[in-house]
Amino acid sequence: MTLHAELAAVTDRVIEASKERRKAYLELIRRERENGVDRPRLGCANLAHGYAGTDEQRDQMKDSRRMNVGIVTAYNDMLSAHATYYRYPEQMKVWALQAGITAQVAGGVPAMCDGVTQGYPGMELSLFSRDTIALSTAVALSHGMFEGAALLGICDKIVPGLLMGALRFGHLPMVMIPGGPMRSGLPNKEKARVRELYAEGKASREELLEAEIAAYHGKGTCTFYGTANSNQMMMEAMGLHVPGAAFANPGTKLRQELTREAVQRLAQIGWEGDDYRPVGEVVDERAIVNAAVVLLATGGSTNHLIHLPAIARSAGIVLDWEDFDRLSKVVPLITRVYPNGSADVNMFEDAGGPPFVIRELTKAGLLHNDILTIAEKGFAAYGTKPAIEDDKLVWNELPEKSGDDAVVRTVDNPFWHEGGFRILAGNLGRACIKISAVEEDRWIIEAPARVFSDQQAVQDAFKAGELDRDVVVVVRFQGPKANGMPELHKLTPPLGVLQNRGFRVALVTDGRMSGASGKVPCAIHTSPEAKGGGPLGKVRDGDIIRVDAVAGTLEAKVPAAEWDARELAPAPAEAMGTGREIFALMRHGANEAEQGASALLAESGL
Ligand SMILES: O=C(O)C(=O)C[C@H](O)[C@H](O)COP(=O)(O)O
Ligand code: SF4
Repeated sequence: MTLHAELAAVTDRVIEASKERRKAYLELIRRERENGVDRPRLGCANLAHGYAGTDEQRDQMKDSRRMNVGIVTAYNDMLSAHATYYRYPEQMKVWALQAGITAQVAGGVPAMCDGVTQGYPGMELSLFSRDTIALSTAVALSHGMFEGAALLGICDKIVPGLLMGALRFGHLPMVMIPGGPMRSGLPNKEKARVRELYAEGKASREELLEAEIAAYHGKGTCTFYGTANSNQMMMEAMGLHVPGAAFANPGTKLRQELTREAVQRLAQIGWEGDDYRPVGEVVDERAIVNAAVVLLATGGSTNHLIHLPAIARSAGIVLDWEDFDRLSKVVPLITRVYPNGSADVNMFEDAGGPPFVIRELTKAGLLHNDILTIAEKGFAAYGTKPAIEDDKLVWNELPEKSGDDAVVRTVDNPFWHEGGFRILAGNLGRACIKISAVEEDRWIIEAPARVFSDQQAVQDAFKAGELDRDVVVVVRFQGPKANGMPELHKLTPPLGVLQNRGFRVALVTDGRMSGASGKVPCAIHTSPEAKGGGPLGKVRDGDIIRVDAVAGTLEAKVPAAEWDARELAPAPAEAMGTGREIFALMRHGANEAEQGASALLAESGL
């Protein structure tokens, strides 16, 4: 299989940009492997402390040098997706003993649900909960008690946070263990319709709550293709899951056997054996490029334009928006899953799912098929589908055609010839826009600005009828340094209503949107952010703003002399309450969205 020339060129660009960092990173993990803290180097008292909590398996731990697996779990009941992890550690310890190794819960990490915090102050902690997870992961693994790790995490910031922390222990073999999506409920498009009715005052709160509960009705990830489910697609393409583990539903025999296999694979890829696969070598430049490719091919969440660069930097790899922009021009869109279509993630799985996407892109030379992965059979295994046959876990080849041409297609018959991500640049800064879910006649919006500094004011203006016109809604001071870069997804229904009324509408912000956002053109992650002097601070009500996803421009049509002379609007005072004040250190130290929006990375020089 010949690599697509642009994939090879972008990969070379990433390798070149990463050269010094990656070299230092690989030296670090070699040193950690050879001289780092591990059980043989721990003192007796240290070891006794480390064994005491799981005294029931102390004999096996004392005798076995094959591996003690540290389980880092993001279990909580607040995330429907993570509630499924409740009894995973208990079961994994049994499977570990059966595989001749041991396992302990090394630590728990916090896991926010963006669906619960959406539109509320808690959302201003969301992005930095990712970095908090990275810190918590490092605390768990810092004990030197482990020769491998199992990472239990699924949702938006949790997979990125786990990897950012875990990759700093890149000498350890690790497996990401997902829990799967909830079964299909109320279709996402119907949920969105009831929301718009409610936004217009045409549905009651009771009707809206009934629709929302019918959509989000049980354990597992939500069924839209948002940030959480985009995580799973990327983990497959990086080879960090057991092949095809992404979307088996919770509570099924298949889910159970995929998790058992993850424990068994850890036992086989440790440094004592002849198949040592440290996570810092599994995650290399090619694996990172693979993740970007599948994100683009599936219309994945724009949040990964921030998280994937952050994950990459944690492994000494530099990925930027130019890499995404270049890949987007050659990677076809081959899935239509909500918000990029009406199907949900269960229908995606049934139609072929991640294995189908990976096989198709590999055939087209658009994925590196020689990455290390954690799978015994290497990357080719990720193009096959797991199943239970005769009570055994097997992997089967996929049919040529997908199970549903309206949901997944072959590369030679894509929904669109490119990935639907664009960079925008101009006198308002550098921003991202995803157009895979936006009607083509809305890829260019030029209209007068209405400027806000918080999303509630937008809701109030909408309710007061002040936005019933062609309008570019500018919501500034939403960047990482300002208020933690919240998702502004609550604006999707009102902006969608304005669009349905026939107005030409766009959103421009230094904040983020959700992976579930879609049909309204949004220029997001605008950098440099308004807080600290970014040009969004100069925009005034009535300025004509042009968002042009075709030309790749983002401009305020104001004469240059006037624009240069304008004063910057003052930033709002930093908020108190809901714990936001204790995240000030993460806001103040955060770097730009394109570098990962992280004080951790900025301060550690990563
Ligand atoms: O993909 C992501 O980024 C998510 O995690 C979910 C979103 O942030 C939404 O908040 C949850 O979807 P809604 O029910 O439409 O609010
Ligand atoms: S997918 Fe998003 S909204 Fe759903 S449980 Fe996970 S974090 Fe919450």
